[in-house]
Amino acid sequence: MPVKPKIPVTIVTGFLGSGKTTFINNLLLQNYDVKIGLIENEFGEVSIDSKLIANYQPENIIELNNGCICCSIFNEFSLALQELVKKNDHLEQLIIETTGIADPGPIIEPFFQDPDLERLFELSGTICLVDSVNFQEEIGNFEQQKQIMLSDLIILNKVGDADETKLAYVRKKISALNRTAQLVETNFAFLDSAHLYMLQPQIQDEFIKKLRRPFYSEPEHSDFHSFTIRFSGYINEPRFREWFKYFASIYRKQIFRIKGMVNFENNPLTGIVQSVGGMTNISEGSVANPYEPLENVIVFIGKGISKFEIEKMFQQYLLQEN
Ligand SMILES: Nc1nc2c(ncn2[C@@H]2O[C@H](COP(=O)(O)OP(=O)(O)OP(=O)(O)O)[C@@H](O)[C@H]2O)c(=O)[nH]1
Repeated sequence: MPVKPKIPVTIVTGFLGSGKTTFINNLLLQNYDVKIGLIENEFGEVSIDSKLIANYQPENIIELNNGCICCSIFNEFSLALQELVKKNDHLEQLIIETTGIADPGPIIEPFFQDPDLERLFELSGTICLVDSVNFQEEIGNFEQQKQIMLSDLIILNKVGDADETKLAYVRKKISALNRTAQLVETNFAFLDSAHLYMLQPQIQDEFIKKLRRPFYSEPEHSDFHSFTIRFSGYINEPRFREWFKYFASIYRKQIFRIKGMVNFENNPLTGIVQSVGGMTNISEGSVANPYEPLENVIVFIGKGISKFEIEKMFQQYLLQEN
């Protein structure tokens, strides 16, 4: 019997809100004829990202929520990969989207050390998205530094929103952290030739060298935490847009990332609510499922934030609405 070729794996990493899901969406659209499996790992308890992946077959997506695969849910990760291959016999490519605060080291390592994974997969490379607007405030984070250090391709994203001085600073810092990775600059993570980087498992030697560097250590997450708030009913869209902007700007130092799905009055499409470092964006998703309970779900990731306080803010706002 012919030996089955190993499935190439690409790890997509990058700090909170840098553009990972946007990039993967572009990639899936450009490679619609390739059978791609997708692992979505979210730090929060609910997966918003898998719902933001456009027109993709749910059987090819695995959600691993409520923890980071680089530490707490590692066994689940290895078994999930094996299960995905069992279920999808003809898988041609695997993409893993890490959480924004993942240390990619322990995610890369099993592909060289776990015999079950080594038999099935071959690592193509790690791609790191960097948010050029919020970089200066984020770079102190150990996780982001490691994401940059361990990557083979760095996508400097949101360049249209950053001025030249900022961009020069970001480029310099990136090259100080990683001299070997290729650097490309994008808006909305659009990379024409993205598939070229994914489909060639060419850089394994580089990986092994990087993994042997002395900085490599146990994963560590500064003191990030995440929580979800849920409430029912419809929201007035113009009023919410205004209030959400205000809310995200006053908490921008503590709340790095907000993402959620809400139901707007007189709009059959789900509202997708996002904020990265206080920069907000509200867009329309798919038509809400009439058979699912009508619920608004919003996930927060940050440092030193109180769920009680945020819930109170939302309650006050909702009371004003009615
Ligand atoms: N202005 C601007 N916004 C962008 C760009 N790229 C992505 N975004 C927005 O930034 C937000 C975060 O993008 P995502 O692709 O969800 O980022 P992510 O890295 O997957 O986020 P997490 O998984 O939560 O860490 C969304 O509102 C995107 O629409 C860009 O180039 N410019």
